[in-house]
Amino acid sequence: MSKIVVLFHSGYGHTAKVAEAVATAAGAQLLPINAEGTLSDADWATLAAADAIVFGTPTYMGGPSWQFKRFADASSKPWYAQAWKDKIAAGFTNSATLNGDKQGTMQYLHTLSQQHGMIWVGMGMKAPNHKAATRDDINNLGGYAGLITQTPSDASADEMVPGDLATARAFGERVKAVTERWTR
Ligand SMILES: Cc1cc2nc3c(=O)[nH]c(=O)nc-3n(C[C@H](O)[C@H](O)[C@H](O)COP(=O)(O)O)c2cc1C
Repeated sequence: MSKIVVLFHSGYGHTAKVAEAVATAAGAQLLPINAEGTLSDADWATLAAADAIVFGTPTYMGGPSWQFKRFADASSKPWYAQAWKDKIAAGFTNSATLNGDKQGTMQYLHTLSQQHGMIWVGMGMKAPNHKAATRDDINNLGGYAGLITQTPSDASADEMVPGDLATARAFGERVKAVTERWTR
């Protein structure tokens, strides 16, 4: 069976909800980056053993959180040996506004994966673009490079948009299917 890890940081719990939805659908292990932006040796070993790593972070000031970036900088150690080369990679980010410059974060996650020589998996699903579209449609925010979700700044983590969580599950299923094809 493929081993998929959802590696994420969440400052206030919203991105964690998305991570849980992706991981549940993908049959993945959840691996949170802590508030100091560090991982244990056992966590690094989990990443080393993974067939696929899904990167998740909130968008803060148009990019990943500093805790995620601290993890990314620390990943220069496996980068040095190209230890993650040919693992599957994918990414997701959550922010407060519909756009919120999430694309900057997504581009960063993609670049990180390419520095590691990983195989990037995008959404692989169309987005509704007609007048009847609602926020509860699958991929309503129209991410193609990766999963983007949104929660208003005054919404709790338990008030995530149901359509975004459904989109996260569909994305998790896709990562799982692609990883199984890649590893069989
Ligand atoms: C320091 C900081 C910077 C933020 N920058 C952005 C931003 O650039 N764009 C945006 O739409 N929301 C921004 N937000 C809102 C967060 O993305 C949003 O509250 C998100 O749900 C937080 O996810 P979390 O609960 O997983 O930490 C920012 C929030 C903080 C705390």
